[in-house]
Amino acid sequence: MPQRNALVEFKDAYLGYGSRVVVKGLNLTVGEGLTVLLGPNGSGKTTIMKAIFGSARVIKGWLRVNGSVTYAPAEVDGLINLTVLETVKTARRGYGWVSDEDAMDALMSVGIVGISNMRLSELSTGQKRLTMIARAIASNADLMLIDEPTANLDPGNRYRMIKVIRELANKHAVMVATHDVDIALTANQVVMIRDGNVIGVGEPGRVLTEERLTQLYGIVVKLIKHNDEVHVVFPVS
Ligand SMILES: Nc1ncnc2c1ncn2[C@@H]1O[C@H](COP(=O)(O)OP(=O)(O)OP(=O)(O)O)[C@@H](O)[C@H]1O
Repeated sequence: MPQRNALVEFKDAYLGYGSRVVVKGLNLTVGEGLTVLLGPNGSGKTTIMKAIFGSARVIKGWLRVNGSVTYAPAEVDGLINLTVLETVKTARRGYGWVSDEDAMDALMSVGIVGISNMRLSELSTGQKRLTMIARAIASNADLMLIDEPTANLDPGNRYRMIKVIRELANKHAVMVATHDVDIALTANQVVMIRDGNVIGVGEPGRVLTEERLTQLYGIVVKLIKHNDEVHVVFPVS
C-alpha cells in the first residue's frame, strides 16, 4: 500500500547497469526528513540515488518517484569551466531556472558567497563540493540527493555542512550517501547497505548498533555517549 507523502518507494527492487545487478531486493520508502545511506565503498549507495533520477536501471521490482529531484554528485566534471555562481544557476527550479537572488541565497547558506566569481577549475575539492550542494539547495526540489557531502571538508566546514543538511531536511526530503556515521546519527532514517543488500533500516537509535556497524565495515566499531550525544569511534588497538 503506497504511503502518503512518500516521495520515493522501492518495492523488491533490483537495481543496476545493463544486466548487472548491484542492489538486490530493495524495499524502501523515502518521505520528508533526512534519509542516510550508509555502507562501504561499492556497496550500492550511489546506484540507489542514480535509480531515483533515472541513470541506473530498475532491473526487477518497481520504483515510484513522486516530485522533483535534484542530485549533488560527489565529483564534478562537465561544469569545470563555469564560475561558482554560473554553476549554481545551471540548476532547474520548478519549470524555470534559478535567479541570481536564489543562487546567492544558496551560496550564503553554505558560506561560499566570497568565491562566487571563481571558476570551478580553480577550486579545492571541498569548495567544489560546497558549490554542488548550493546548486542543489537553489533548485528547491522536493527531494535532494546528496552524494558524500562531508568528504574532503575541514572540521569546521564538515560541522557546518551537517547543520546545513539538518536544516534542509526540516523543509525538504533529503537523501545522503555517506561514510560519515555522525551524519547518520542525525538522520530520521538510516539505510545500512552491504554488497547491495540492506542489513538494517530505521531510526538511527534503533539500527545504528555497535554490532551492525561492525558487521557493515568489518572492523570493530564502538559508540560512546558524551553529554547526551552519541559518537562513533574506530579503536586502532
Ligand atoms: N555505470 C556503471 N556500470 C556498471 N557498474 C557500475 C556503474 N556504476 C557503478 N557500478 C558498480 O556498482 C557497484 C556499486 O557502486 P556504487 O557507486 O553504487 O557504490 P557506493 O556504495 O556509492 O560506493 P562509494 O562509497 O565507493 O562511492 C560497484 O561495484 C560499481 O563497480
